[in-house]
Amino acid sequence: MSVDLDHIQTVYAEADCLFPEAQVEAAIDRVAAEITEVLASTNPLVYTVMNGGLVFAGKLLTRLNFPLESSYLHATRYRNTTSGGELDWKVPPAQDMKGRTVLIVDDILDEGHTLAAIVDFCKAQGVEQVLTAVLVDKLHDRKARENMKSDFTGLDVEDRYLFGYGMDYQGYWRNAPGIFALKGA
Ligand SMILES: O=P(O)(O)OC[C@H]1O[C@H](OP(=O)(O)OP(=O)(O)O)[C@H](O)[C@@H]1O
Ligand code: HPA
Repeated sequence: MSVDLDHIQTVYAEADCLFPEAQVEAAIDRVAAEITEVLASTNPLVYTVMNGGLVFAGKLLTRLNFPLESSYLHATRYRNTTSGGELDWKVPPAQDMKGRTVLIVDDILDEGHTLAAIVDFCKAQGVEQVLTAVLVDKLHDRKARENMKSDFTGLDVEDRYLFGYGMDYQGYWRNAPGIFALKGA
């Protein structure tokens, strides 16, 4: 599929910046401190959810100054569109997690189907405990499970379509240096 790069540029130019880089980095500092407090002595296995979790995980991991193992899984539900469908496990977790403390790191808790399925998968593998960390939690009442929250949350964000810091618009702007909301969405 060909991409209209003029449209991609216009989307960025017209978007609202909800959280500039400095605010996002401060939130990551705080989340790293909270995770350190809870997990520093647990020898955790930290799973990044590709693709969206890449930027948050990269920034988070260098702030976690204790022994941990890092791996990744790839699950997608949006496939470069702005509304979610069935979860597609492109790369399931490869490392044995039985008996381990597992931390799942992703960019966004939106409706929560992605994180719920990953958490269920980890529990079925017999983990000791599974915790979740997201950069943003989108505030609305469409969560997959009632009162669903991640264990560690960077920023609460209004109910608009977001991009930046790992989150994409049609596969673009994961690299945007802040949390942006689409104009009119
Ligand atoms: O809470 P949910 O409504 O399930 O949505 C959150 C998920 O959606 C995005 O992934 P996406 O399927 O877009 O794949 P990507 O990571 O490759 O962008 C995001 O990275 C989360 O994993
Ligand atoms: O608002 C969003 N932006 C980008 N990716 C997403 N995946 C779920 N919600 C979003």
